[in-house]
Order: sequence, then structure tokens, then C-alpha cells
Amino acid sequence: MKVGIVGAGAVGATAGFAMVMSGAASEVVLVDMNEKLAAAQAQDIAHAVPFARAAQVRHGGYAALAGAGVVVLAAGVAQRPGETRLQLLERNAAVFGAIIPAVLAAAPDAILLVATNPLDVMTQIATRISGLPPSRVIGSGTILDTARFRALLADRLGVTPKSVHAHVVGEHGDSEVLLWSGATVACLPVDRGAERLKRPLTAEDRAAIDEGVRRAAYRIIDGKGHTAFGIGGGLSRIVAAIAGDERAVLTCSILNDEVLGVPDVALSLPRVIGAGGVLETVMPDLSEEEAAALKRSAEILKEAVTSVEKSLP
Ligand SMILES: NC(=O)C1=CN([C@@H]2O[C@H](COP(=O)(O)OP(=O)(O)OC[C@H]3O[C@@H](n4cnc5c(N)ncnc54)[C@H](O)[C@@H]3O)[C@@H](O)[C@H]2O)C=CC1
Ligand SMILES: CC(=O)C(=O)O
Repeated sequence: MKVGIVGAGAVGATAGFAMVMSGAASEVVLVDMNEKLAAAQAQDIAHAVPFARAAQVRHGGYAALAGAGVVVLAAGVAQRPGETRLQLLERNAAVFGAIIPAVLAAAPDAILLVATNPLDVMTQIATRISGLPPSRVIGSGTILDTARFRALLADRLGVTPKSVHAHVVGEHGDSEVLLWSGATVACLPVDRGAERLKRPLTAEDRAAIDEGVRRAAYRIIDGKGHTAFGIGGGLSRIVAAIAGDERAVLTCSILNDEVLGVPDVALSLPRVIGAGGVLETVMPDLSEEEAAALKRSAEILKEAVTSVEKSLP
């Protein structure tokens, strides 16, 4: 599948690299207002193709996106150390107002895959600006936070992350909700599995994992200025699910009609992803505490989107 990427910075370029190395995309086109950067990133990724499956990688203007099945939106500004994702809102909303009409003029049938932060609000804004159905405007959402949760739990339990089934829902950001009640390992609820693995989970372990997931981006940005590898892998995974019509269950963000009484809000829930984009949404069973936290997350996002809606085109 041909994939366009608008925004050839750290996230866009790493996603392109991951798609080429994993074989998720057969063609990658990078577009950026900084054409010199897009050209350099495309060349650099193209030089990895001999080590991967055959793929074409190039840069271009918006017209070069024609025929793309997915266009990743990774343009905009990133957090500075200490800044929250929601603080980026106004600056990145203006960027989407400029780029989405240009993307759709060139690739009207593409699924939009949003990476720009604040992720959920940008997904909602992209849905509104594009006029596409929510199933075709997908935010990477908590696919990254879910990966972080699985990685930290797996490390604590001494197993591979692929053997840990645990999800993060809600905002891709500070109010995200780790679903401990549904987490499993070795066909057992995670607490029982941990005991049988002789690595019981204490309240302190859970708190440390929660903090490790929720604060991961802040810590990485403090150390290296940005995050890119985790999200690059996550975007590539979503593209593979669409390209292969996999019906994979991934935690991604789309505009929901309603979440726990909060209307018209984009946030992440487990979604079935295939050729048409989001094919189904599966509301998980939640403990009372998790339901309250998810509702709070929806309210925070609704407040943020309402604050920026007036200035939208
Ligand atoms: N969804 C997620 O889990 C993650 C999201 N992000 C977000 O991804 C976004 C990109 O982050 P980075 O790649 O680190 O930033 P970056 O600054 O390295 O790249 C952004 C690129 O967007 C381009 N750009 C800006 N305005 C544009 C426009 N109007 N048209 C075309 N190109 C434009 C810039 O020239 C730049 O090359 C940020 O909002 C960041 O917060 C970052 C990590 C994880
Ligand atoms: C920056 C960001 O959103 C992340 O790494 O989670």
C-alpha cells in the first residue's frame, strides 16, 4: 500500500522507516513545509530498503500523495520539556487547517492517521475539517501507552510483552486510564498470573508501572528532546492492520458519539482495524474506579476541544 506522511520530522520519518523495515508499506511519500528535510529523510530511509522488503521511498508536494491508502499526519510542533500535550492545541489546530484540505484534494480516498499532539483533540479536529466519517480518521491514540504498559508489566513479570494482554484507554495524555482489571498473563488475571510466575505484584509495583506509563513521554523528552521510536512502531502497526485488512484489535482514538455520558469526544478504546479503517469499537468491562477515570478523561478532552472549536475553519 502507498502511504503518505505529512510532517517529516522525528515522528514522521521514524514511522516511514518502521513501515519500510516491517513491510507495512510498499511506497512511502514524505511531505513537509521544509522540503530539504523531507528530501533528506526520504533518501536516508531509502538507503535502508536493501535491508528490507522492496519499497519506494521519495519526497514530494501534496500532489505526490495521489493514490495513497493512508496519509499519516505528523506535522506540527512537539512538546518542549515540561510542556503538556494539551498546551500544543492552538498551534497545531492551525497547522491542520492548512494541510488537511491539501491532503484530501490529492488523496480523497485516503484514511487519515493522526499522530500530532494533543492527539485526541487533533483527531477530533481532523474529523471535523475533513468531513470524513470517524471510522476513516484514526488517531494513534493509546496504542503507544498500551505498548508501554505491556512492556513495563512484562519486564516486572519476566515474560515477553507479547504474552501480556493489557490496555490503556482514554486520552493519549495525562488522564489516560490503565485497565488493570482486564489485564491478563498466561490465561490468568494479571495478579494471579504474577503469583504463579513467582513475581507477585505489590501496590508499589502497580503505582510504579502506572507512573512509568503515564510519565514516559516526559522522561524521554527530558532526556533526548522528543519521542519517536515507540510511536513510529505504533503507526506502522496501524498501517499494517489497514493494508492487510487484519481486523486487529488496537487501542486507537476516533470521534465517538458518546462515552459514558460525554457526547462527541475523541478518545481511545479497543477498535477493530481493517481495510476500511475502524470497523468496530469494543467497550471493555471496567471497574467502578476505571469507569470514573475514563469519564473524567472524556470530560477533560471535551473541555479542550470546546475551547478550540470556535477558532476552527
Ligand atoms: N501520537 C503520539 O503518540 C506522539 C505524537 N507526537 C507528536 O507528533 C508531532 C510531531 O512531532 P516531531 O516529529 O517530534 O516534531 P518535529 O518538529 O520533528 O516534526 C514536525 C514537522 O512538521 C513540519 N510542519 C510543521 N508545520 C507544517 C505544515 N504546515 N505543513 C507541512 N509540514 C509542517 C515541520 O517542518 C517538521 O518537520 C508533535 O505534535 C508531537 O507532539 C510525538 C510523539 C508521540
Ligand atoms: C510525545 C508523546 O505523545 C508520547 O511519546 O507519548
